[in-house]
Amino acid sequence: MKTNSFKARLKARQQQIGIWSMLASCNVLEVLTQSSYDWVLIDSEHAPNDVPMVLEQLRTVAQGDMPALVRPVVNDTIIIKRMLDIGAQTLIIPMVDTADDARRAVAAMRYPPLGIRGVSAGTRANRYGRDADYFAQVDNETCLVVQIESAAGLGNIEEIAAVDGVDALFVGPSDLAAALGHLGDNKHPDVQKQIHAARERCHAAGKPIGILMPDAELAAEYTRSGFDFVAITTDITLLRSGAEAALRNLAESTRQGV
Ligand SMILES: O=C(O)C(=O)C[C@H](O)[C@@H](O)CO
Repeated sequence: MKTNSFKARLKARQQQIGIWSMLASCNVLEVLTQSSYDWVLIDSEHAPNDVPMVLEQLRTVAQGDMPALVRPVVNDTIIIKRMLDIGAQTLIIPMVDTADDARRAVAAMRYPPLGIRGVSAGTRANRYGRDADYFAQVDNETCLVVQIESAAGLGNIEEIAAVDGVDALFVGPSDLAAALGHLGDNKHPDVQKQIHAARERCHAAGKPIGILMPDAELAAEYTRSGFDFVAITTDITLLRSGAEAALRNLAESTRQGV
């Protein structure tokens, strides 16, 4: 079975810088995976991605060495099974509020007797039955990251981090800001305080933690402060800011008569 380099670096506590893809496009992923990020996230929670589309994007990413993380739309046993069967090795599950939520996600990741994942001997994940070691290795090479992005999730960080089978936690800053009464204001001091507290509490509980932050200053602060994996931008942010910058540059050059 293919080694999960994201999980290996996570376990070695090597910081990893990632990029977040929401444009649901193989072309975009081809551009991103030819860059030097440590990981790329294929989103299907807030992107128009369903299972066959994620499959094609995984195939695109697999042309290079960059590990792909996939975010399913919801913490659901069947959706998790389908994402694993198409070859996603690392899943980030949104809205995990309690240890029970985390245990449900773990059970969906694992085959019986440890969990409830349905078995197929012939999927893309096991190279259509060619990976003889798949069932023996699957728990070592799959990786479960759970998102903390609600007041309840914040309250339960230690219990969630303690769940066997949870490899890492991940802060969703936008949802967390909303849950704390600061919708759209991720930079609010209360939100920032809770984000850093989440990092400290998660580390005290012995688990790595990641975050997404397209703001360069905050991303640098999170990286410096020891978040284990940080997505520092998204494809939408890059396209939007690049498009607007090109117009501004043209206006500036025109004004200067360049
Ligand atoms: O709450 C968050 O922040 C996240 O979970 C990430 C966002 O969903 C991502 O789509 C960027 O907008």
